[in-house]
Amino acid sequence: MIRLDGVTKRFAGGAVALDDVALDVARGEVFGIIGRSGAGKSTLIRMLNGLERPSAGQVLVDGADVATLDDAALRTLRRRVGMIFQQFGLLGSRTVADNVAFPLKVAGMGAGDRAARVAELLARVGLSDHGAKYPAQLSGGQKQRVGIARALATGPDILLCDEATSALDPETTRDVLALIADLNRDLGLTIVLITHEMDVVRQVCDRVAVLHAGRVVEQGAVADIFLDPQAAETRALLAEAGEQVTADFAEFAGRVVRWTCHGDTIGQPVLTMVARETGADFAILDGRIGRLRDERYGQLTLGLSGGDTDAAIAALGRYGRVSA
Ligand SMILES: Nc1ncnc2c1ncn2[C@@H]1O[C@H](COP(=O)(O)OP(=O)(O)OP(=O)(O)O)[C@@H](O)[C@H]1O
Repeated sequence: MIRLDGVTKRFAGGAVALDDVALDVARGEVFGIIGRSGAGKSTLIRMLNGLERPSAGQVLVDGADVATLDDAALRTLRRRVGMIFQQFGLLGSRTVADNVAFPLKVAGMGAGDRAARVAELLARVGLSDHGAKYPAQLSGGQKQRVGIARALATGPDILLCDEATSALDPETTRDVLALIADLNRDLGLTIVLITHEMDVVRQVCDRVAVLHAGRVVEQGAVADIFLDPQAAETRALLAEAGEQVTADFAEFAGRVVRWTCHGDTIGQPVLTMVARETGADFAILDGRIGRLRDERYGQLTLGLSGGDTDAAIAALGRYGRVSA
């Protein structure tokens, strides 16, 4: 649905914000772009609705090159592409209802239809009783819900989220991400979100691209990136987020393997079953159990000694993935 092909952005001062970026976002997925400050995330997301033009390469939305759209086509594209922001971008002097109604007014919808649509949108984001309030009377999470209602007003099929939860506390972040996941599921919205937080990616994304100094250093399914990261930058971001990725257990006097499992396997006494079957002893050297979007996963670094270690490794492979 969205394709970036060889996209480079060089600003007037010479800064190269994006360098030969290629990515594909499929219809209906939640696609994350993660990177540190200055990696080029904002520049990239602004290209998707034509706010920024590439110096080289193409940005295609449903096959149309965004840079070649005329003004009318660009307006149509922007109705299809909603956007929410870190600082919410609400008008402080307007009520919540007026903020949500704003894009409808711009699109020429009459007052009666507007009021009905605003009521529907506020209900969708759980703010039915807040239409007459002003943004200053709302919490951060509520403000972002208003931002989401406004972004959905024109019925977009793509939602861009620009560090949408970075100003929120962890609990409110979880609530807003849950709402974003609901919109993805219920409305089939394609969502592209940029973030500097791995935890946001873990909670809501299907796939992710890691951006470093303007280049995509790694991209793929969130489970693969979390459980088997390849690029140094990905490993560093995961380590900073408290997600164990590598450990050196060279001193362990036995075989060391990493075992990754998903879903119902967690909760089964796999290690004791395998130990009984093969006589192998297990030392748990490192590990984590967590959740990737809707699925639980576990990853343990195990030290094996005694018994039939080859048989033990084969048996572990029946319950999950074993890597060196
Ligand atoms: N309008 C501009 N003119 C010149 N340089 C720019 C402009 N916008 C961004 N840059 C530069 O491009 C690079 C990428 O910036 P960008 O804002 O896309 O990164 P980011 O990953 O979104 O970072 P942050 O999270 O801090 O916003 C930076 O070096 C930045 O200074």
